[in-house]
Amino acid sequence: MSLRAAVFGAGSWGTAFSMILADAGCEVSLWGRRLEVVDAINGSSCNPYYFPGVTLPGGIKATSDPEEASSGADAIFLCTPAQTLRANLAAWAPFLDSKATLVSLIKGVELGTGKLMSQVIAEVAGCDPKQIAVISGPNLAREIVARQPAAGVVACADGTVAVELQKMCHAPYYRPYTSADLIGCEIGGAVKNVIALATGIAEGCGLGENAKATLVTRGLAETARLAAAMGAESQTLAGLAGVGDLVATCASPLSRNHALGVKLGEGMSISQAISMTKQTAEGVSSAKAVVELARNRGVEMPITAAVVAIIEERMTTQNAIEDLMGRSVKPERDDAEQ
Ligand SMILES: NC(=O)c1ccc[n+]([C@@H]2O[C@H](COP(=O)([O-])OP(=O)(O)OC[C@H]3O[C@@H](n4cnc5c(N)ncnc54)[C@H](O)[C@@H]3O)[C@@H](O)[C@H]2O)c1
Ligand SMILES: O=P(O)(O)OC[C@H](O)CO
Repeated sequence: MSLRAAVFGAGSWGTAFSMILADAGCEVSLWGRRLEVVDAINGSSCNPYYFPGVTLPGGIKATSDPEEASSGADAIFLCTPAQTLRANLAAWAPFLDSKATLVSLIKGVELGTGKLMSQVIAEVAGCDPKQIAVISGPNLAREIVARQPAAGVVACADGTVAVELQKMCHAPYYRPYTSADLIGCEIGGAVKNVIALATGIAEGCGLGENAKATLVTRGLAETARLAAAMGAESQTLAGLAGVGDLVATCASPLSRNHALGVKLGEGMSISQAISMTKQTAEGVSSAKAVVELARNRGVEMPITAAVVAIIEERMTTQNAIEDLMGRSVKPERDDAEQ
């Protein structure tokens, strides 16, 4: 008997992940907020708002009713923008099966609280931490719906649950690995969006590969510092949900964060750049939350802080570059002797 998956959020990643689950043999119920999206998916097996021309596999049924979406689901995959998860989940909670695993597909940190998505889920749904999981990795949705090979990480404190989820999303073109490190996966996923903004800004300013590679590498160093301070395993940041996702997002023109950064680097204001970005660029709202998380733990994150200063228009991109380059010199490794 095939397993049942509910996906909440019919944007680009919710739609693409539904495709993975259906291709892996699951029966998928896809909740969408907008009726026109739901009707289009059910009527034409296509989500024309995100992937015109892409035919979705059979086995995906869309609905705007959260109760219908979650009914009988073995796992519920959450895929809304990060800042809306708390309110949405509070509204859905009464309908969710208490035995289902809740899986975050979201890459962001909650503003104001500094909570990771798994922590928001634990607070709002009040479920056992072993029923909460995270999936992350270098997964640009447009490449996934083209069924190009990709891999990801399924993180859950309960190894058996992680393996069950791994089976649910193991498709011919999607290779999931298991992990127990939710914090490492979530910090990797949230901070790479901010570093992708930074490399986009550098590109938009006309800087070359040396500058971008430096931002990626030092961006990884500051991500790893924060992750370690929060109790993550260092190996996770060297894996798919760390360096893997960072490289894909910083290099690809398909990344919304990268593309928005390019616009900022070209001189557009943040409001202009946001108004031209139709989809979610999580780095914009999560950057400030990441800086606060880091400050509370005494972790230095100069690139992330510079991105926040540019977003808040406290600093020009030129001033930010000068500031980063003018920092006092130090050993490359945090643990090195002075
Ligand atoms: N697109 C990708 O390649 C990709 C890959 C991996 C992870 N992610 C992550 O997935 C999450 C969702 O991103 P996406 O790419 O699907 O974004 P998207 O902009 O394509 O879609 C967002 C969806 O959320 C809905 N939405 C917006 N505001 C809402 C609200 N207040 N309540 C409920 N629904 C709301 C939109 O209607 C849309 O269906 C993000 O955290 C992103 O970082 C995206
Ligand atoms: O388009 P972005 O910048 O949200 O990135 C998409 C995915 O997170 C890449 O793994």
